[in-house]
Amino acid sequence: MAEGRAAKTSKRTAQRGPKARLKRKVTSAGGVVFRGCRKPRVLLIMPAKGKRRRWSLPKGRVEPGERYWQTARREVKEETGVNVKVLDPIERVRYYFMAHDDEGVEVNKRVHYFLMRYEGGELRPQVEEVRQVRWFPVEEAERLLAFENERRVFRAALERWRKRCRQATR
Ligand SMILES: Nc1nc2c([nH]c(=O)n2[C@H]2C[C@H](O)[C@@H](COP(=O)(O)OP(=O)(O)OP(=O)(O)O)O2)c(=O)[nH]1
Repeated sequence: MAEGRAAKTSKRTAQRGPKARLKRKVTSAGGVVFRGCRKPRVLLIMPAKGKRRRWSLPKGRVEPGERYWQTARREVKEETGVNVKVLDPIERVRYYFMAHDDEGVEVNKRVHYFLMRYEGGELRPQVEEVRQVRWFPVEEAERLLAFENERRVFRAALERWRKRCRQATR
């Protein structure tokens, strides 16, 4: 499939000229997984790719027939090993980057994030793309997240989580 896409891309690039920009839309979904109310902790992953080590929220591509929340729950399971309950949608973030595997393709990425509660399971990534997975205290997590997009989603999710915790103890 990758070869087919590469071949198609170079043909289109040739037709449109070297300066033409090819674009691709990619949609993913992911989760902000919390556990604990008194000292909440959040689950972050370190992707395997890239030389620079960075912490990130778990997420991945939407598959045909999936609802966004289902993708988010599946990706969290695959990337971290844990089971979750999906609570609320948080935000859809958007960013653009140049794909390395497909020369000259600008990716228009959308990611739908959900607030999630940890329900059990060990920290054990089931996919090669994840180098490490860990629970972090919320203050530390905010410092570690590499992208402003993800920090914003994290802050919104934490606010919701705290509100839910307050309601649960009333
Ligand atoms: N994760 C993430 N990557 C970002 C953001 N902003 C931004 O420019 N990037 C860059 C970093 C990478 O060079 C590029 C692709 O990262 P990505 O996390 O979307 O890629 P991926 O293929 O692992 O995505 P996925 O399957 O997990 O959805 O986008 C952001 O807010 N979050």
